[in-house]
Amino acid sequence: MRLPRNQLAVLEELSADEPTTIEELAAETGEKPETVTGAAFELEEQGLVDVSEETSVEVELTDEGAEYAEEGLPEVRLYETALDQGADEEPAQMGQVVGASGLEGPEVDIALSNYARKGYGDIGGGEITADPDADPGEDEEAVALASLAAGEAVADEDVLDQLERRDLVERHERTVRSVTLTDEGVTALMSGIEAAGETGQLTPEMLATGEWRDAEFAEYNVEADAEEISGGKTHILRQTAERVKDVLVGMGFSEMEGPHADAEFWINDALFMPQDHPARTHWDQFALEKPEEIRDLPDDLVDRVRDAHKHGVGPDGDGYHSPWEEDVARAIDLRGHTTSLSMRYLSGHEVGDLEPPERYFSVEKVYRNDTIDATHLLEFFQIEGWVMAEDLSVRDLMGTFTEFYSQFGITDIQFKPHYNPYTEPSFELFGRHPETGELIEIGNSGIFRPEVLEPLGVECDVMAWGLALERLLMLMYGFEDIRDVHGTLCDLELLRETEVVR
Ligand SMILES: N[C@@H](Cc1ccccc1)C(=O)O
Repeated sequence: MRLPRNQLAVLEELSADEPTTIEELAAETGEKPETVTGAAFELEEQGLVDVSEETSVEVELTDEGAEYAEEGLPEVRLYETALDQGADEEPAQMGQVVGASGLEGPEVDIALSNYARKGYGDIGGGEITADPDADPGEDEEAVALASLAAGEAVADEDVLDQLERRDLVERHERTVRSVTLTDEGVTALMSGIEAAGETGQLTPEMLATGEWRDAEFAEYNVEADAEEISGGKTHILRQTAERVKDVLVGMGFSEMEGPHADAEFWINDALFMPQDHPARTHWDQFALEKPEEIRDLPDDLVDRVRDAHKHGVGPDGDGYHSPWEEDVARAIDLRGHTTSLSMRYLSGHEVGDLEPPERYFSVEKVYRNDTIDATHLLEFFQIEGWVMAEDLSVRDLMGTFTEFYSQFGITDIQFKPHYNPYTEPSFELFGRHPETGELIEIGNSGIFRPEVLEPLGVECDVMAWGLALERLLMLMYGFEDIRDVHGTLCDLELLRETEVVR
């Protein structure tokens, strides 16, 4: 007879008269308990052994239980002190007895709450009595604690229940398996068993030496699950960005490109954002220390923007009555929106003067000093865009969004009036989250004010927007937490399994 090595090792440790526990077998064979258990069940299937199971409850003293086993239960200590103070003859002062007992902190309450219950005496009106017939030597709880501390078993379940309620003991269930040799096992052992070295892999050497003839091969498990293999793939956010670009190019837009770190001039000043606007502080934007300022700003444009800030535009124009410093405009920040790119392109600075109609977009990263939560990160992708044409209206703006979002299966966009220093009118866009049903903000838009367009030299209308790519993703796939999609806490399974539909 041949048996796998670990089964044979177990079999050889067994006797027919006395059960051997799995723990003992593990210690003898040097195998892990799981391996021994597995081997024992295999042997049982072949009729060579019997496996029996017994569940036992182990009782263990908690730290508090161990302490009382040594020093006595608080109520017993209180009783003994009360006796010393003669409370068996005449009621004693409670404070005095407690003081003399050496009980401290919570022990005092424990002693008081168990004292009368266990018949040690009465407590009330600031006095304590001690029942002369009470006998701590017969206190079942104290006796049980002492037995447990000495490693002896306690059979009385009621007492154990009581001790468990007092957190003095913990009970754990334990299943012990034992293995005994059957008659068949004895016979098999006597007639000799060889260890079978099961071969998993046929090697060229085995073929050459002819060793394969005697080898015993492991059987194939044709039902085993195949290992899952996941390859690399483009991140879903990037896939969606590509999709957005395709859609916008399909709608006749060209792509803008430009610096992530840019002059405040392009990020804020060209947008008619007053230099003392609260969004222009380090609370909201990340400022660069170096380089200290931008090199190439078109001087005439700087003059016209300064003028718009000071005096407004047109005959009835009115500017901000606050200072405007060129140094501030030249300082460099990480862009908080990609509207800086729109300003660069509309001014003619990037691709020369533009003639209407024109459409431009970008899908690029922006940076904000936000508080990170389920819907905010410090950086995100903005879908920037603008259309330059004669006589644009809010209908054109809404129509463009309706067409754009419908390409992603989103057909219930809502618009709410909003305020931006650079657009009038302005609208925030909202979409309904497919899982939570909540309305979430997905973008901001409007028609540029003359104070923005005139200095840029643009003479017709321009409607523009900034949409959040991550929010589009939330609406498309039902993500509830942006941190599942990017960053160190991202959910890899979700990223692996989500497919961007094209
Ligand atoms: N810059 C705005 C979006 C926007 C762009 C252009 C016009 C109007 C609004 C934002 O980041 O929220």
